[in-house]
Amino acid sequence: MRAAVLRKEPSSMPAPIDPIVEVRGISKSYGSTEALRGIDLDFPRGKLSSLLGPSGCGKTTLLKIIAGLIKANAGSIAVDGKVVTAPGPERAFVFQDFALMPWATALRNVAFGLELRGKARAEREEIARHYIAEVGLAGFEDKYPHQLSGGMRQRVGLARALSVDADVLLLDEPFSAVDEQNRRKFQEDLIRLRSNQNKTFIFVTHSIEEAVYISDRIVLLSPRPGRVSQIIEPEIDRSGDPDLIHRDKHYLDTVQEIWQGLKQYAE
Ligand SMILES: Nc1ncnc2c1ncn2[C@@H]1O[C@H](COP(=O)(O)OP(=O)(O)OP(=O)(O)O)[C@@H](O)[C@H]1O
Repeated sequence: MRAAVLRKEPSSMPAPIDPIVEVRGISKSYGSTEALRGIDLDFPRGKLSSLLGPSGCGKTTLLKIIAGLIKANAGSIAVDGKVVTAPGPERAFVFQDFALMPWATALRNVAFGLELRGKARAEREEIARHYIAEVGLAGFEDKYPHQLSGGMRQRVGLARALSVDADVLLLDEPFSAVDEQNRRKFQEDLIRLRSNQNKTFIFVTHSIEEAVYISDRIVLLSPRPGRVSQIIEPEIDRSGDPDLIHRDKHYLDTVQEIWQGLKQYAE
C-alpha cells in the first residue's frame, strides 16, 4: 500500500522563499509585560504558516501587528516589499469570535467588506454568494448569525475574508469555538481553499496536531518574552485520505517532536 503521507526528499539546497510578509525586529510590550522580543520572520507566498506556542507567548499579538491592528514598539512589517503600519486591503483578519453583525444576514455579513470598499450591491452580492458556496454554506445566505451553528458562523467569517480578495488571510484561532467534528471538517476545507485560492494564510493555533495537519510551515514561539524558537516544515502530502494522514508515522512523529520542544512550557 502506498503511504498516505510522504516526506519529500531533502534537496541539496533549501528552496528559496518568496516572502509576501516580512517581519523584522518586532518587539512589543504591554506596560511591564514584554510580549514579543526581536521577531524576524518571513512568510512564504501562497503557503499556510502557523504560529504555534503555549498560551501567552504572543501569537495573537504578532498576528495583530501584522494586520496593523496594534502597533509594535520596535521593528517593521512589510507586505509585498512595502512597509505597512495600519490595516490595508491586501490583508484580511478572521477574528476568533468571527465578529459577525447579528442584525445582518449571512449574505450581508459576507458582502460587508465589499460594501465598505464601495462595490455596487449587485456585484458585491454576486461575489458574496460565490464565497458562501466556496465555504459550503450555499442555501444559508438569508439566515442570521443566531440561526447558524458555531461552525457555520465561522464559515461566514472566512467567506467574508475571502470575498475582499486580500492576498494574505490572518486567522486567529478560528477553530477554537467549534466542536471537534466541525474543527476536523473545517481543517480539510482550509487545506482545499489554500490549494485552490492562491492566497497566503497565517494561522494562530495552540493545537500541535492542527498545526502539523494543515501547515506548510510552523513557527514555534517560546514564551515570556515571545521569541521564535524553531521553524518546522512538516512536508505532508495532503492529497490522500485525511484519516490516513492522522495515523501516518511521519505526521505522528512530527507531532511528537514538537511536543517534546513545547512540554517544558506546560503548566
Ligand atoms: N491588551 C493587553 N494588555 C496587557 N497585556 C496583554 C494584552 N494583550 C496581551 N497581553 C499579554 O501579552 C502576552 C501575549 O499575549 P497574546 O494574547 O499575544 O498571547 P497568545 O500566545 O496569543 O495567547 P493565547 O494562546 O492564550 O491566546 C500575554 O502575557 C498577555 O497576557
